[in-house]
Amino acid sequence: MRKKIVAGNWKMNLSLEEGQSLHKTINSELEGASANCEVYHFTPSIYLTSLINEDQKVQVGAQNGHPEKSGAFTGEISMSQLKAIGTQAVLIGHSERRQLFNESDSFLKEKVDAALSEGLKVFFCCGESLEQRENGDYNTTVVNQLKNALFHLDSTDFQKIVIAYEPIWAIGTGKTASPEQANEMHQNIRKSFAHAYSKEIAEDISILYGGSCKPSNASDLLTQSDIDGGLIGGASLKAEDFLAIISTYK
Ligand SMILES: O=C(CO)COP(=O)(O)O
Repeated sequence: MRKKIVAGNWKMNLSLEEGQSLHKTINSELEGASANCEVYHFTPSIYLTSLINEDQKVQVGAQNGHPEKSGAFTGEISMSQLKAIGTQAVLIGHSERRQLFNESDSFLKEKVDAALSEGLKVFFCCGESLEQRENGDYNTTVVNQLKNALFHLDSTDFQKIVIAYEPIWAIGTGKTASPEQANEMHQNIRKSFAHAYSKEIAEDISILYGGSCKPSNASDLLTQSDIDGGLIGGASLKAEDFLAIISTYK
């Protein structure tokens, strides 16, 4: 059965002290609570070593990783280096990486392969631009992103993959997809897995929604039939907001 997941993507925000304090607060609030969803913090890589602790509720992931194991890639961190320090998961294909750092589908595919070979859990992001939404190209755009980076994998690999649908026009804009628009896309994504693999894979994979999700709209979005959780940006930076979103699954 697919899992419910709430993940915070801190992006390039919070000082080390703020990050440690936020992580500690979320962990202590979840301590002893019955686990109805998995919780992740995707933090700046430089904070990973100070936050990773296998015994805690909140799992810690990186926002990026390079597919090569080692070499002359100044400024980069490899998936194997992430794994070596105990990182549990990695975000791949976030629209900010695609747009601001020109990451192509084929590069993302290499990252997915490298992350899986290290045993990291992959949170693979997909989503259409406003123009593609308005053109009516959104379903094809998103399915192509999945096809190009994921559909060469074996069915067993999907135990380590979570999909995050993040329409670009909803990220950091205060505009959210309506629960119906988001659920329609999640169903479309699930269909593409059923078509490429099997009904079982499609039913088992967790698909998160991201894009201006906050306490006031979380319960409408995250309780839709095909939405299994959220990838939260701005609202993950305040313990109160992030906990309120997590409490959707209490
Ligand atoms: O990009 C996001 C999470 O990865 C969403 O960001 P916001 O929640 O700030 O819109």
